[in-house]
Amino acid sequence: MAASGLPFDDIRELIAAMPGPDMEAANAVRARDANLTKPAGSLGRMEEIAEWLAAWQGKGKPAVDRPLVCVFAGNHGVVAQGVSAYPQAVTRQMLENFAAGGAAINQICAAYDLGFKVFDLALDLPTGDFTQTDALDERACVATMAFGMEALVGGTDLLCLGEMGIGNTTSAAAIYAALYGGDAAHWCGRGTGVDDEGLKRKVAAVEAGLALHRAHLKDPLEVLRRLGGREVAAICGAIIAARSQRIPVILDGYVVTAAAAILHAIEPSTIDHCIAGHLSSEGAHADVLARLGKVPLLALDMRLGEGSGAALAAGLVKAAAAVHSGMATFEQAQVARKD
Ligand SMILES: O=C(O)c1ccc[n+]([C@@H]2O[C@H](COP(=O)([O-])O)[C@@H](O)[C@H]2O)c1
Ligand SMILES: Cc1cc2nc[nH]c2cc1C
Repeated sequence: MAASGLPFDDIRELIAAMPGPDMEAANAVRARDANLTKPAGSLGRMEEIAEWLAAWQGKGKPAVDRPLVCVFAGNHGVVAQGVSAYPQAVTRQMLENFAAGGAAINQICAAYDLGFKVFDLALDLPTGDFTQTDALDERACVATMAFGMEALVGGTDLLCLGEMGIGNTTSAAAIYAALYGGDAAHWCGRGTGVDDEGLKRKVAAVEAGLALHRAHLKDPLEVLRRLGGREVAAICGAIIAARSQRIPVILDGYVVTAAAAILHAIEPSTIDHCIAGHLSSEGAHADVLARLGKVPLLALDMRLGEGSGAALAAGLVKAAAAVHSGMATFEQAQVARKD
């Protein structure tokens, strides 16, 4: 923490210092792509992905050799309002399942050869219930963002972000309602599968949170600490650190995108190195992605979380890098060019 300022000011300084895209690298990919043995443009968005990788890796030859899925887990005070279909204990139980290799994300990582790390963010210390108080104080919020930054220390060349936290779709809904306005009900989906009564409690919790914190919601970092969770704060940190270390990022679903939305609200270009892995069937994910200017790679009617949509998209991103770097040119393969 700089001696000069408040913790949140340090975050704003980091954001202001983020590097931009390497256009030379992106142009090198575009030039090589024009010589590969395929009709121009025939690989569609796969071509864009190769350019995007190059621009944010800062390499004319993009490569995905060490892809990593990071799942951040936190617990939420707002579950006291009866907003989830599952008990809070499931957050820890699923971490044990991740460690044992029994979750969906374990199998996706195995299928696509992705590294996998899980971070327990003080699970025994749920955030404050945002209908009654702040979810986090400023120090805890910044410390958790810093923890998310540190998560990348082992190194990776493609980061998939995921989360686990019973109750966190209510927190995400509150964040979106604070950032974008509109009815609380628009931002609330069924999460893990709440019934009609549970959905009503969820909408009421978001409305209560907005009413309580209304005077402080102009600053996106205040939205994060008052309504967010530890996993969302850590994901904000990981997105920032990835940018500084030239690591492209794949976002997962409704909850991970809430972290991206916070950063986008501070400065839209902050998430230029991020792509949307998939369109979640939760709540208003399509609306959020449209506001962020992101077109999801996949739309599989998934709403699992735990990084599953990002990890599935990583398979495509890996393929895009391999296709670009491994294909022969017209000259090499002695294939005739277009007349
Ligand atoms: O990422 C999504 O789009 C998503 C949509 C619905 C549920 N989830 C997962 O389900 C949990 C939160 O659901 P809930 O109902 O407890 O708020 C949390 O562990 C998330 O990973 C995730
Ligand atoms: C079983 C279960 C698995 C999950 N993975 C991500 N969120 C989850 C929520 C539940 C309830």
